[in-house]
Amino acid sequence: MGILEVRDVNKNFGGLKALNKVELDVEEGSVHAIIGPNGAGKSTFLNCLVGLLVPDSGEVNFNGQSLLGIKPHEINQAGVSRVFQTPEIFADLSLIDNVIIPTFAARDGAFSFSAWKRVDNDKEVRDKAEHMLEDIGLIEKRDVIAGSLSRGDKRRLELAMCLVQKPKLLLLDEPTAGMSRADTNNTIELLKSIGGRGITKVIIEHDMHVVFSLADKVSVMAQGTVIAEGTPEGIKGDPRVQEAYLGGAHL
Ligand SMILES: Nc1ncnc2c1ncn2[C@@H]1O[C@H](COP(=O)(O)OP(=O)(O)OP(=O)(O)O)[C@@H](O)[C@H]1O
Repeated sequence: MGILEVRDVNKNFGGLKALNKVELDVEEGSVHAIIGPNGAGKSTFLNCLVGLLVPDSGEVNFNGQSLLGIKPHEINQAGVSRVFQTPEIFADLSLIDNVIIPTFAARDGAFSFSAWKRVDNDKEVRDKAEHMLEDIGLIEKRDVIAGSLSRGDKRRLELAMCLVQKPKLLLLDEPTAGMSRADTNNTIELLKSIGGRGITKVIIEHDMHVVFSLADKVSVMAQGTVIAEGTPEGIKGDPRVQEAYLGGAHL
């Protein structure tokens, strides 16, 4: 069943067609990668899914509900969570506090810093946040200040902050960008390990090692349009895809 259905989505920036009749179906529980050369429209597309941009026309349906015209935090509450290219964490706070904030927001619909006093006495929220840090392998650093973490651990922390909200759909924008090979492989294993939680994942990724390790299905974008779709093996030899990646360079 399609948890995310995108129909004929268009987005122009002035005279530039950043998205041109984009169609996409993401199956529930799958890992769906979106690849394509620089400037293909991948980030624009992701921004349209989370409400940071509004398409000029088209339909975006998630879990049977239209996402168009809905504010980013409402889309988040509907079960769509996004991990950014640059980890969005509270650099001056400890890891546990970083996870407490979204845990609290997921339960109560919002978090304001004046809520700290209540959080202090809120065992349920603290326990949930601690379990999340355990799950993600960061519990030993619970009191470390987040800004001092390695890039890989910051990414891990951001993932924890998303997962604690129990998303149905997780959008990952180049989850391994700028990582060492070792951190990339750790992230692949981490993303595989959260596959069993019934979370559908859409991944934008340039690193084909990541795509081939994780994806069930791949959509290839070029010049704002989905030009090919299939299994990782299927799209590998597709001449349209080779062409899109700079005139026939091999994937
Ligand atoms: N806010 C904006 N205003 C004007 N043009 C934009 C804006 N955002 C993106 N674009 C243009 O839209 C096109 C698609 O950009 P987008 O960032 O979505 O591509 P991308 O596939 O994510 O690229 P990359 O892989 O390099 O991140 C590009 O030509 C880009 O310059």
